[in-house]
Amino acid sequence: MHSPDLTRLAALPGIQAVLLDLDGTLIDTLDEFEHALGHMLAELGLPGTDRHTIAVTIGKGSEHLVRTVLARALRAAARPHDEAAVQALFERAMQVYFAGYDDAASQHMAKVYPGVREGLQALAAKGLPMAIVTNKPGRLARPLLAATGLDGWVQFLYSGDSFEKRKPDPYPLLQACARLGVPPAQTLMIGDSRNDALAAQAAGCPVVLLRYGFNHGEPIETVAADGYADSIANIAAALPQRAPNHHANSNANASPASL
Ligand SMILES: O=C(O)COP(=O)(O)O
Ligand SMILES: [Mg+2]
Repeated sequence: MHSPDLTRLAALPGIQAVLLDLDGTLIDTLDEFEHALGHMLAELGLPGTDRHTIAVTIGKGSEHLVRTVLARALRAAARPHDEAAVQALFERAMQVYFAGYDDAASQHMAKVYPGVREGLQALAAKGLPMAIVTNKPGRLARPLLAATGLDGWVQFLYSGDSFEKRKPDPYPLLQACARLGVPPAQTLMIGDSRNDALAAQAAGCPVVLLRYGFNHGEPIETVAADGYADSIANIAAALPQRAPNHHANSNANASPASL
């Protein structure tokens, strides 16, 4: 049985491919972010931040996260916290942030959400090629996908630094659709945030949002979408088998090693 919230999804015209967000959709990375940002702030001699601030700031790329957290920490330390003050610390902050993130990665703090592995397996069994479109930088996303084994399910990864434009701009999604050889209208975006929905809608892709992700701290159903789901396994169950006469771009069949 389909969840009632996914009935619109079952009625969508022939989905031929799937694009997946990463943070908040496939993997719960909050512990990694907390570790990396804690390391960064300690190295810079600034007060720590809290999990809620991190959770509501995730999803717009590392630079946005680091700038936001820096500004708050400077304010908490009663220091100037305008753009110039943040900029003065930014380069060093990014360096120590990445070092902290590498350390978190080596401790395997990331957790694959329930229903993801089964869901990806079911989507693959339906003949749907998949790619990841995340705002996370590639140097953080690639090891995470390798460590969790999720890279084995997807054709390729577009990260926050693959192009000059990132979500909510539709550009990375349009590039992914072109590489998969599937029109946007037949490519389903699965994400956890307003950023994913805006990018999908601007690209002309249908979009389903997960209820468990970050969404900048807002309830997900405040964001317009074609469906809302509690797991990727539920989304997979609501999608029909891919039509057999599909002509996917053979370039899409890159091995996971090309991530
Ligand atoms: O902001 C980030 O680093 C990642 O965000 P995304 O995987 O949800 O696009
Ligand atoms: Mg996300």
